[in-house]
Amino acid sequence: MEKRIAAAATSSYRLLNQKYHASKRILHHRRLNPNEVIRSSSISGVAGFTHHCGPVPLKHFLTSCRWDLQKSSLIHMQNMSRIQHRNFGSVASTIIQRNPLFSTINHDDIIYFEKILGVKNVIQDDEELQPANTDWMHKYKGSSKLMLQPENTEELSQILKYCNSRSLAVVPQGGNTGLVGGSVPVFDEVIINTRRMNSIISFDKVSGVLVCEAGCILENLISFLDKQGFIMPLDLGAKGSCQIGGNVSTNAGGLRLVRYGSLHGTVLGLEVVLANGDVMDMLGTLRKDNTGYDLKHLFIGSEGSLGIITKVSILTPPKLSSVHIAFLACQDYISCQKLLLQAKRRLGEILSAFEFLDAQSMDLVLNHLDGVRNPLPSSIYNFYVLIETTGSNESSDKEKLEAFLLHAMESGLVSDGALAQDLNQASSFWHIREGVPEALMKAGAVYKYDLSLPVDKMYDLVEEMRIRLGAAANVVGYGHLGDGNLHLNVSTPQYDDAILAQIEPFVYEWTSRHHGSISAEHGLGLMKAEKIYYSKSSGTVQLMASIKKLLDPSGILNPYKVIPQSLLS
Ligand SMILES: O=C(O)CC[C@@H](O)C(=O)O
Ligand SMILES: [Zn+2]
Repeated sequence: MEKRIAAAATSSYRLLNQKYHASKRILHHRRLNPNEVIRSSSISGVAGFTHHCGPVPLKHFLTSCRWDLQKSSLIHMQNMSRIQHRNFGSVASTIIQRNPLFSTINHDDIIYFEKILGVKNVIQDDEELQPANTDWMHKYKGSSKLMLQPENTEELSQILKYCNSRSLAVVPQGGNTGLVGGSVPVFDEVIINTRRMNSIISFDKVSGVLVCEAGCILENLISFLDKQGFIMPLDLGAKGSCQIGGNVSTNAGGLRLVRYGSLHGTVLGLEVVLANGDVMDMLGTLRKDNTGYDLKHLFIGSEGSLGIITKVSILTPPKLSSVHIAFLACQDYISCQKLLLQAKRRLGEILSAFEFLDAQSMDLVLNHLDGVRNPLPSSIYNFYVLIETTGSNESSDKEKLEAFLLHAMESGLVSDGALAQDLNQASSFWHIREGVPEALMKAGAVYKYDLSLPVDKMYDLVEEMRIRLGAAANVVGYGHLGDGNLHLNVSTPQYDDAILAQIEPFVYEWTSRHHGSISAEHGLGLMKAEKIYYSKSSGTVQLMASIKKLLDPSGILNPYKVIPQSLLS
């Protein structure tokens, strides 16, 4: 049993040992693409995953991760001349047309690509293309007839140079775990998959700088660094499938941002291939470099619309030995806010995660994920908070955490709590929080909104949505409270135009009115390209479009995403 937190018992917490990170990697929930195969090692010299019996298709392995096409909405894009942008199973207001200036693949193109990549890396088989044409949620579906798998920068450069000269549109694809339709084709774009570019190039223990190729799977990097006594500065539920190139190009946030900041801070350098095939060497490893414009930032978070990232240099923090996880219950949202303030003040530099979920999220996890139990079952609480601390001094970290928990209990901010006593418990606490998206997928249709909002206003939106939608929907709120990032999810038995009309544009207008962002960490992709004005001024969007036109004049890179179409045609 985990340790229940009681004011009188705080001195007897048993501490987690330093194997925590390794165990968390093995045990806790990962968002895995069911079409992928678990590889024993994608990076030479890296032990990789813990599965023993060779490659296993995930659809057999992860029975808990089944996708139900019936329940999923499809943005089906088979009509090549004029498609209806099907939003959540219905014809929505946005109509996207295939850019008529783009060419279509012909026999000579295939011959050219086969010459560069070899026949087996030029994929035209429908069955193999199907998962690459479909996103993780089965919500967006393209109709690409071709996927290319370059092995290195030079090959990618030749591909892009050729595609640019032929006006062939392309979509870069890493682990395909995104939630906004950014990594799948909209029509027949050529898919450029980076999975073969998966080598670690160098790691410097003194500086902590890791240089690797874009196709390295995040979990493999975590595993590699673990052996060196370091960690990645980002951690996501999708770590088992997502690739570092995709993480950087979407500026992924995740669970450690509260401690280590965004990738704009930790990425030190990039190598990028531009639309015309030019290779931009910005792969610096320096913390400080003020020699003019820091152009790598243009590519962090631009979702492959300006260039394709091929190499990444990233600053990694040392792995610290003392890690603790507390799972706490709060009766109201104001207590969660006060607890965050106290955590920042009293835990200071050892605070490494501050996540929250509401009672509705907890119910979903308990009802839809196998083997999950509420660590705090004795009463019904409205909110749950997961706090992780990571530090280097076991006794002083413990003392700090105990003092914080004691104060939180005594001041009534926390109604109940449990402190993980071993790796299994730590993992099970994380599983509750990271399992919410998977539980939502299993519950039926889901409308997802990833919002940055002032922390004090954040939960008002969830409550307003509940009043707005009434019994028609289950509205849940969870996310990265420490970063001011709410994941507002609306769960319904099936997709329904009337529900969607109740949600949008209300959610976007509400967010804009409160000076928030309509995409905190998931990007704009296809889902929100046309909604950008809710979060950016028209002058800023115009400048973005000018930059796009400068770097990609033919608009071949990840078209229809990020920037409104009207500005690019
Ligand atoms: O599915 C979502 O809405 C959020 C997914 C992810 O960003 C998370 O924090 O779990
Ligand atoms: Zn998130």
